[in-house]
Amino acid sequence: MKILVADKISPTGVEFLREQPDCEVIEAYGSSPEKILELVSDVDGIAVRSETKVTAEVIAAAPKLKVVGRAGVGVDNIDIEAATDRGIIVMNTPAGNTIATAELTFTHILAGTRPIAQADRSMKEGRWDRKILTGSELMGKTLGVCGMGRIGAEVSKRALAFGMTVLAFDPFLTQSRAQALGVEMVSFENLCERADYITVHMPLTEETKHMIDADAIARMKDGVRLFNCARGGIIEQQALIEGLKSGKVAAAGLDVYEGEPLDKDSELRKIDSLVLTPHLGASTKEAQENVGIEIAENMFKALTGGTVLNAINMPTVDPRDLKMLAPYLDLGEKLGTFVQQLSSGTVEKLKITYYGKIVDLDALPLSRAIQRGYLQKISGEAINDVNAPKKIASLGVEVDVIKSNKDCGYTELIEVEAIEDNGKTRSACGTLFGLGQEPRIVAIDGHGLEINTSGTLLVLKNKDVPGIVGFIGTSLDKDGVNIANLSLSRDQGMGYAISVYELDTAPSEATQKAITDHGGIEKFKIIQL
Ligand SMILES: NC(=O)C1=CN([C@@H]2O[C@H](COP(=O)(O)OP(=O)(O)OC[C@H]3O[C@@H](n4cnc5c(N)ncnc54)[C@H](O)[C@@H]3O)[C@@H](O)[C@H]2O)C=CC1
Ligand SMILES: O=C(O)C(=O)COP(=O)(O)O
Repeated sequence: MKILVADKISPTGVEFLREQPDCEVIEAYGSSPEKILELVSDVDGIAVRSETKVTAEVIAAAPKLKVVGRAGVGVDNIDIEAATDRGIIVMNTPAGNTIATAELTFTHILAGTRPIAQADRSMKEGRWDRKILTGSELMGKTLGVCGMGRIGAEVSKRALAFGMTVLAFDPFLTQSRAQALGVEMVSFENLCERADYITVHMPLTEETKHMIDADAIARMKDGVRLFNCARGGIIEQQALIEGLKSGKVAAAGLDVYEGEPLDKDSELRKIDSLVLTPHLGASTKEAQENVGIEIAENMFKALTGGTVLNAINMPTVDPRDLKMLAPYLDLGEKLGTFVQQLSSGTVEKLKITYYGKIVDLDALPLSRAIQRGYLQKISGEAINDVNAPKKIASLGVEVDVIKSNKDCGYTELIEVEAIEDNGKTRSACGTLFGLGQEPRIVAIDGHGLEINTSGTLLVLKNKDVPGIVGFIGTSLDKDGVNIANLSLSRDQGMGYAISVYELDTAPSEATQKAITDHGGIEKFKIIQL
């Protein structure tokens, strides 16, 4: 296995990777985009911070790539769409640098309150500017926090300790969480109107880009103070420059920029009431140890088939849950493959229903396993849990997942239905049997049977008349095909039966034709599990 460490991550993390058997590590900090394209040609993993851009071009140049690990939070430097299409896991370390970034933000808030940076500059220039370097106090002021996630919450705790009132704008924040934090939930407009200080802690998205623009600033109090230690572009740079120049914004602090590194000649560098740091939020010894070690360990786990933690493009499963889920994942994958091979028409919808004990488990990984199984035989590309939902959607197949409280007659049951555009539905139900948790298919198209979930299956719908089983047995015998098991389900009212023969090998074309031609056999399918 080969891992490219493209940005500077903690030496302890790099060392961890080096110590693993058969793990080659290439450290290439500060490489040009062209060099990165060369270096990724045979790597299984790439570890980055915010500097290296893992673009669609980089992903295309890395045919063996399986994991991109971000030692930090923001993944805006990684083309997640392109990675997901290729089934490449993108993972980050969501919590390792929270405190470091919250503390830097608070340092900025303090530096925007007491002119520390300006005083230092003046002292170094030989002056003693006691009169012009007057600040203000945080006590009794109102802080508006946009984005009350991990960092926003830590910043709020510190603000409350300083005697500030905290307003929160975050559409995903619950009232109970706001109450627990001791903050007041408000609209963005209300926050702009009431806050003396505003700090942003959200990802850069279409919604958050330029959220604080000239209009928002105009709505704010005169002398407002603004801070961005999240992502460049949440506060519109030009609007901030104008606000600071006019005095509407009394002070500001930035750690992140619309283009990084910040242009040497940027106007931002010339404004005295603006304190700048070069994207240092996560740059503490502690945070770098946290995220560097965590990403190295998690990348290694993912690359060696272990639990995938903190993936952006697939669900993370708690290792304890994974142990419980493992037999269901196998069953789910088989049911998906089975139903896809059973259906003949164009499938419009895949309906997955969980019954019994499974209802209490995390269904996301299981539903992905079923979709992966469904695609196994129809998609030429490598399908895994990362790209299965996207691939299935691109085929125009809608996926419906239902957790049902109906009694299904089993302790647990998974039903997978493929609904075709001709109105027909093909389905299979599966469960686990016995102490060994053996997977079994227990119904096909609503007919109860019991079949194993591996090998070659001959599935027949035939007239319920004498001689069919004998005919199949003789035909297979002539072909040298051994029958390992047989399961039958009769529907006397309708006069037909469903039968499934578990075979040791697949029958020849000639035998298949003979079966098709038999007048008593309505339909037959060879299914490979
Ligand atoms: N300066 C630096 O070195 C660092 C910067 N960061 C950046 O800080 C930001 C926040 O990080 P965390 O708190 O760890 O993330 P988080 O995911 O815990 O919190 C983000 C919060 O933003 C909220 N949010 C999303 N869209 C929103 C919208 N349209 N309006 C209002 N709120 C919205 C979410 O509900 C969530 O609560 C990220 O952009 C991250 O990349 C993180 C670490 C270091
Ligand atoms: O974790 C984040 O989102 C950061 O912005 C930190 O970036 P860095 O790892 O210091 O380049």
